[in-house]
Amino acid sequence: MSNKTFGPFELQKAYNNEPVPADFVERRRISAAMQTLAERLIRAEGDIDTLSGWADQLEALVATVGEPDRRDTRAANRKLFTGSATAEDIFHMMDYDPVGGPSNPIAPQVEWLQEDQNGIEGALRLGLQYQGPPGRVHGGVIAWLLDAALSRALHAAFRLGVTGTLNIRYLAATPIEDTIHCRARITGQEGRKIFVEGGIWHGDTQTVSAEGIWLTPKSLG
Ligand SMILES: CCCCCCCC/C=C\CCCCCCCC(=O)SCCNC(=O)CCNC(=O)[C@H](O)C(C)(C)COP(=O)(O)OP(=O)(O)OC[C@H]1O[C@@H](n2cnc3c(N)ncnc32)[C@H](O)[C@@H]1OP(=O)(O)O
Repeated sequence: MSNKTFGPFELQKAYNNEPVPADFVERRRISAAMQTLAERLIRAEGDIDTLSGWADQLEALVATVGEPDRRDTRAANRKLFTGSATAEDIFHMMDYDPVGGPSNPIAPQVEWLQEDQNGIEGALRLGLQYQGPPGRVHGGVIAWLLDAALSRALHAAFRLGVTGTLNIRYLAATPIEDTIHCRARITGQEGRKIFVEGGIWHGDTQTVSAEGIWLTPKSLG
């Protein structure tokens, strides 16, 4: 691992260009296996012995894992803002993102197709575990996804902020188990208030629109 260090505006570039640390190769494998299990086991048909066998195996793994120590990411965050975050710190911040983070087992995986000052676009497919009404993505999952997508548009344009208000209009069904696209862009700024809009598309059909206000914290604004 190199001893280069990074500040907040180099975060995304470092994350995309630095080699994946060896432990993250394994963390991503764990997360991918957990995601595959979640998708395959939800609503899975099986006789009682089969279900009981799987439950035994999973409980045995939980017992083996125990309660390991976990890293406090606030230290890495502080280092980022003083320009002294290492590539390892950056992976510890980014790889666990609850939307798209490859080391987070509950994160829907997103292929980011665009990420720049003009906006972001991601492609993803949500499995049966994210279903609300039959065949459709749960509305709360959509809000979760859009909060992340609109935040990402902010970060891609080198701005920092937390969600203040997020308004969502559900226009049409968003299907599970098919490719959908999320897009977002900044539309304006007034002092610490940043205005962002975005949505979800299935093919050419926009299924959701969203707009919101992000606030740069007083300490950074
Ligand atoms: C350069 C690249 C760097 C990259 C960075 C790292 C990347 C990491 C990558 C991957 C990690 C993934 C991270 C994803 C994150 C997803 C997003 C979230 O989940 S954020 C969590 C949920 N949101 C909260 O927890 C906020 C809770 N609320 C607050 O903290 C405060 O209420 C806050 C900061 C929003 C506002 O507090 P005040 O004290 O700053 O606001 P006042 O001074 O009273 O007002 C300023 C102006 O803003 C308006 N305002 C205040 N609150 C508002 C609100 N909630 N909505 C809209 N406007 C509001 C006011 O009306 C006022 O406007 P007037 O100046 O008068 O025009």
